[in-house]
Amino acid sequence: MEPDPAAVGASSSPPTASPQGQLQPQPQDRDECAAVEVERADPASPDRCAAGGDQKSAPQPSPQQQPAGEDAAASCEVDEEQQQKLETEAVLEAGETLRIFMEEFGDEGENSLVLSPRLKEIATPDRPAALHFLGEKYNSLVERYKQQVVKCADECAPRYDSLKKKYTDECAERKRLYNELIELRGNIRVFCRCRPLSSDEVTRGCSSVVEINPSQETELQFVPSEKERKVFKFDHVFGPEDDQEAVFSETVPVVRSVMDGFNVCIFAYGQTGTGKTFTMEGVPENRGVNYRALEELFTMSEERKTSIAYTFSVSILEVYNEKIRDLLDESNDQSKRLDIKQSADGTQEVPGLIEAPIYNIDGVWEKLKFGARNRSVGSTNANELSSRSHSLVRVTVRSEHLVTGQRSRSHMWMVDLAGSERVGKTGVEGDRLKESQFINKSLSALGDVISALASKNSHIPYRNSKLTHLLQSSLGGDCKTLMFVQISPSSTDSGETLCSLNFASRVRSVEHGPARKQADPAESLKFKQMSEKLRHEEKENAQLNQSLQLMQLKYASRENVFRTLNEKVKDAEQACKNYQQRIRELENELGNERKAARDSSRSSRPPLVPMRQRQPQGRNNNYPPPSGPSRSRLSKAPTIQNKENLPVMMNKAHPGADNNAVGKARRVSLTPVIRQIPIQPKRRSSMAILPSVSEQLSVLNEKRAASRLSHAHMPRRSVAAFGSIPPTPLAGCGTVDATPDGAKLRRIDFGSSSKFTSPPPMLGVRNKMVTPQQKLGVAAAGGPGNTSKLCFSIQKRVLVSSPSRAKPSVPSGMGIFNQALREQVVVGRTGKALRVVNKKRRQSVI
Ligand SMILES: Nc1ncnc2c1ncn2[C@@H]1O[C@H](COP(=O)(O)OP(=O)(O)OP(=O)(O)O)[C@@H](O)[C@H]1O
Repeated sequence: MEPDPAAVGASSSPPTASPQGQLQPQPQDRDECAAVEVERADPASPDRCAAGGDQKSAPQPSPQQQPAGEDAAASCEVDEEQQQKLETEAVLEAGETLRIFMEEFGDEGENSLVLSPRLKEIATPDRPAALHFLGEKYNSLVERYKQQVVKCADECAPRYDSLKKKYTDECAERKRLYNELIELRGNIRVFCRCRPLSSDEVTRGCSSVVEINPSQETELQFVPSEKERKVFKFDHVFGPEDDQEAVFSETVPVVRSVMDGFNVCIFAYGQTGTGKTFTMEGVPENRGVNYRALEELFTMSEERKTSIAYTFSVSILEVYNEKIRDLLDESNDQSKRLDIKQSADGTQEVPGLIEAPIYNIDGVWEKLKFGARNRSVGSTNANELSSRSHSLVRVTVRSEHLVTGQRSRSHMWMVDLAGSERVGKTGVEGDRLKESQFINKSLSALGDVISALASKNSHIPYRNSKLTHLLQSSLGGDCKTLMFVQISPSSTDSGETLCSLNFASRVRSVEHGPARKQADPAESLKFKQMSEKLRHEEKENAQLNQSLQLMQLKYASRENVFRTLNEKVKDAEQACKNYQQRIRELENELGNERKAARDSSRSSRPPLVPMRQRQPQGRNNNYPPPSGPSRSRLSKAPTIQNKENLPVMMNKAHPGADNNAVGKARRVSLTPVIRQIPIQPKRRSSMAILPSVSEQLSVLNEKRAASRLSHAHMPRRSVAAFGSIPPTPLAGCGTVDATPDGAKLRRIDFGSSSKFTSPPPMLGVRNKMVTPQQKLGVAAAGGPGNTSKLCFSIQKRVLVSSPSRAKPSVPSGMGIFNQALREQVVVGRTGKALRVVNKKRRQSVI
């Protein structure tokens, strides 16, 4: 308990120290102490001490001042002296205690007011001084604490401000994220609003069954009885004390979406008389969501007018007894029938519905008032002005971006549903009853749609009522939907309240996908065409890409082939170089050998045998020795001079021919030296006994006759043997007998060249298969025993030239010594080989 500063201040003089070092109370203090002594009954009370101080004006009369007798006076004096003595001793003793107390107190801490245990020991006369001391101390401490608090507050203020700001920011961020989450989930947002108890309900003594904690703005507790308590969660809960402005402040974000091109739907649902019309329309002095939303749209339009141009129009309609009525129709034509049609972009339209343009907020209010006047309203037990229809206000917002030219068209539906009601409770009959039935039927259809949406059914029964059909895109489409569930707090309505809360919870669980920005239909068409064109171009591009890839593949494969061919050409060139090199080497070797042979022939003696009897080695071939000049030349035994002159002659006869080769060869033939014949690469030679001229002629004649009769084609590659080869078992199979003259044609292979191992088909045996055994038989038949028979083979390749040495072109018929035969055939050159062709038949001839 804080001591009274006034009382403490009354004894403000501090105690003084005696010359002995003891604290002595001041004279004033003494008086006070005397007063305290008077008030000994309550020594702890400073007030009393202070009050005692006031009594010094009426001090107790001392014994000396008493006008009594001397005896009595003497005894009194003694008593007084004794008393004084005792008091002095007590004071002295007390002063010492006080001094100790003060010292201890001071030691215990400057900043503490904890009473020392010594305080109790202080004698009563010293207590005022102790209290005075404590008072002083208290004052100084208070002053010090005050300063510390101010200093602390100064230090903490910025920190507090920043923390406060952080907290506010976090709250805003949390809310934004929550809203984003809701948008992503595509849930319908649900606000719950509870109206206050009406005066009638209060009179009837109804209690509230709803508890709302202001700190828990998303939670509502339904408490129909003491034992029952149910918690409902919504996106926001408004209590009876929340006004229209508070409600709209939470609605604004949804309303603003319509300005960004989103479709929006706000509707109020609940039992009759719970404040749906109050929330949506409001009263003139306290306007509701409809008016405030339009006001917000105009405000935003004004704010954005530099970048976006907005135009607004409004339509108001009602669904009354499952009929749509245009509330802006001034003619109030009841026969006018309005129906719901689905537009090209999938939204629900009411053709013929008036769409009134609005330019300012005054115009809006006029239209809303006009629509509300036309609305069907009736009186029921539950509500004097009960809405007997569902009222729908549709605001169309068109926007055009002034920079990009982007256009959009979006709708905002604001729906005040008719209230659900229990017919018995509302006491309706006649037309009101019929209205109630229609209202309940359409609300039940709404419940079915919500249930189907919540359980993600494939079929949603939108068309079961006009109301659900109109709200199709709002409930399950791509728009932002906000529902106000209106409830009554009254205990008499607890049943209906519970139903409404359950329904709202179900609605809240509906997910209908994220909202989508709406483009202007004209813009949509344009974009559609553009997308079509784009898709077509993409298709073409894909085809072009495909063909390009094919071409690239082809190119790559061709490049590969080209590279391989290049490599092959290089290899071939390399091989050619190697061959040339080898040929050069061989030529050198040959030159050396010839030189050696020439040298040796010079030194050796001439042969004993005449030259004409010796076959020169160079003539070792299949052809008969020529009968021309060369033969006569060889038959002569040339002189040394002639031999020496021969190269010169040859040079004259064949300019460009290898002089050394000709001259040297002839010299070699004259020498007894066995020289090594250099290996001619790819040289072929046919080793066969040549027939005599007469035999050749007879064979050719036979052949000619056979070819005339059989018209048999000669195979291009043929090897045949001429001669009278005796019939073999092969003749039996028709290979030989097939020829008219029974020419016995057999191939006798002397194995001169491995390239000739494959025998060609025989003459006159066209298209006849010959087995290897048969071939062998033929060979056996014409074997060594028949070598006396003249046979020869004329091959396609009869002469093989060295690749390195340029051969003179072989004249036609060269190598065929028979004049008649030579005239009939053509010997051509194919690469390194000569080809013999019959001139008349243009076929290979044997
Ligand atoms: N939040 C509120 N604060 C004050 N009064 C309210 C509130 N809500 C409703 N009321 C009052 O309750 C009465 C009934 O309200 P209202 O007509 O809006 O109910 P309703 O749900 O539209 O009924 P119905 O479905 O029959 O049309 C009105 O007189 C209205 O002023």
